[in-house]
Amino acid sequence: MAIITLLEAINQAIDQAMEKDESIVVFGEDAGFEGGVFRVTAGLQKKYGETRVFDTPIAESAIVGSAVGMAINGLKPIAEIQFDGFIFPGYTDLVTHAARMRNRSRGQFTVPMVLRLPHGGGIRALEHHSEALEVLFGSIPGLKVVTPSTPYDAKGLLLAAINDPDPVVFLEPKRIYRAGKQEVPAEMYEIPIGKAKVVKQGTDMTVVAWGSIVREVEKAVKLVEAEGISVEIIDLRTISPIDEETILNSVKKTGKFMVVTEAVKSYGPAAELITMVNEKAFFHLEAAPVRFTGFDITVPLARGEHYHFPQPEKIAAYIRKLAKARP
Ligand SMILES: Cc1ncc(C[n+]2csc(CCOP(=O)(O)OP(=O)(O)O)c2C)c(N)n1
Repeated sequence: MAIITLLEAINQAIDQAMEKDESIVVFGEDAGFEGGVFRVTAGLQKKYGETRVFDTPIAESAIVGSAVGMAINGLKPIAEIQFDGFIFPGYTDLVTHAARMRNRSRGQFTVPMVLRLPHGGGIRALEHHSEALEVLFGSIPGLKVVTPSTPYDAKGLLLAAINDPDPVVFLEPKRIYRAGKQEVPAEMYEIPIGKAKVVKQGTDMTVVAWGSIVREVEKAVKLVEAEGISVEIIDLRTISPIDEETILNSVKKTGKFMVVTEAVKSYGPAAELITMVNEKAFFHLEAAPVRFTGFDITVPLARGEHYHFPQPEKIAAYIRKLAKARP
């Protein structure tokens, strides 16, 4: 066991997977020599050489398209997009080829690729570098979408993604790449894709979050706990497919449901989760479900970030309001 950051856990997972499996290749803009814009793949080119770890042109369509071709032909690509806001040129190949190839070829070809994307905001980055685009990926049949909130989860989920026979989009919460450390087992292990985690048990309401927002919810819950409000926190871990069972079991117990996300409100991930709960646990609800999201605006510049992303004090205010709601 070593105590490491989320970023180091991702690096360790890739390193151990590459050591074991020679078919794994790693690439992206500056992902080779520099180890990526955040240095997630640092040291890997030195260890595995330029054939297995390499830089690409600034061409996301080529990155995703090459990954699809490699995956179909027996390699296991782990490709990096610098920020999720730069996925758009690569989105065509991700949707029309990576996601559909198994279906199109009637199972003859699968696309075992991992697409890593630093995700979300909170680091006062330049314009459009802080988007939360989980809906762009979560709404595409044929893609699995996961996002860790801890170093332990990052390693286990990434190893599960690498071993998955189908394409997995791995959203990395850049805000917490280096924000904390945790004990992570030295050996390889997997956390199953499609399973959410109850982070904290509670009885008054269920709050679902994922990625860096889980920490913000935890901070908010500390604030309201002193007031006697008991919150069950669920880390979604997998955006798609949604672990309906874990969420529904919790809502049936607590009777109240809230989603906290930095993604936009309209047509966003909170809407999907709340609809699912309305459809499947409506008669267990004691109040209308609540969503606390980013605003329906183009992601703000660094100066406005603080207002856009859910902050613990504001999350706590939403929790207090829902706690008071009566049928
Ligand atoms: C479509 C897209 N992908 C990635 C980026 C991120 N990005 C910003 S600057 C940069 C490197 C540019 O390198 P170069 O063209 O050599 O110009 P330099 O700034 O080094 O002079 C990258 C990859 C971007 N802005 N747009």
